[in-house]
Amino acid sequence: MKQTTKPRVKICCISSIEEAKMAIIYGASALGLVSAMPSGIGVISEELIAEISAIVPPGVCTFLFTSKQDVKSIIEQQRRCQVNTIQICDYLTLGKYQDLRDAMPGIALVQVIHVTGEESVKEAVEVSPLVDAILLDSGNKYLPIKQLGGTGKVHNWDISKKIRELVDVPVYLAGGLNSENVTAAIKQVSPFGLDICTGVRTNNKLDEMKLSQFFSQIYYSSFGVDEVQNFRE
Ligand SMILES: O=C(O)c1ccccc1N[C@@H]1O[C@H](COP(=O)(O)O)[C@@H](O)[C@H]1O
Repeated sequence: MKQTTKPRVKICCISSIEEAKMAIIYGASALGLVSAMPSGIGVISEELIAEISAIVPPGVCTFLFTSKQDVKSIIEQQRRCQVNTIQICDYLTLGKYQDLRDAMPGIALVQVIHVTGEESVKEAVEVSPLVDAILLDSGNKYLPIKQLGGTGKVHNWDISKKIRELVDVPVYLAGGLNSENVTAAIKQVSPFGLDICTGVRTNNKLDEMKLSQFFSQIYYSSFGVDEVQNFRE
């Protein structure tokens, strides 16, 4: 996928209608709603996910983060939560992506790849034709208690860049982003989208100041030299 100079922004771990509205006002193009996970700070109930999803306007995507690995459970979960995008944080063990597509036409599928090393490149390239987007995060599904995201940790962006160049679907970059490192992330990886949870929170609550700084930083860093020049003329 070609590089993106003005990445979309997905604000994750949304835990109330107020947080959803705040993220949208600042310019989020997607919201991340985390359902039951083996670990993490962002988990909310499916009832609350459905309530939040219902107030999100057209044009903003609602991503359901799922740790489920069988298609039947994922389909049932989507029906309960009424989101328009499913983010699969682990790998499928029962059923195929095509089963999800057949049962949920129009619902986008995003597969998370936890970037642990060069082996992640093969994993991303193999799964990419089956999904609508790839999300690169810093979890570890091989730990005794799996970490499927929300780590606040950056991974190796050289590998993320390589993945973005090799796959033909949009790539979201997640894992430890904040207003201080997002310019470097855009420059180095040029992903389609940026995905953030910990970096815009204080005591697990969405922090308006951090949110505002994050968007401002992206705005300034995504202006190309030519555009700044044109703007001045
Ligand atoms: O935050 C969680 O609880 C969580 C648990 C399991 C899977 C994903 C989770 N969060 C998502 O992880 C990414 C990166 O988060 P961070 O910016 O590094 O804190 C983000 O999409 C979170 O929503």
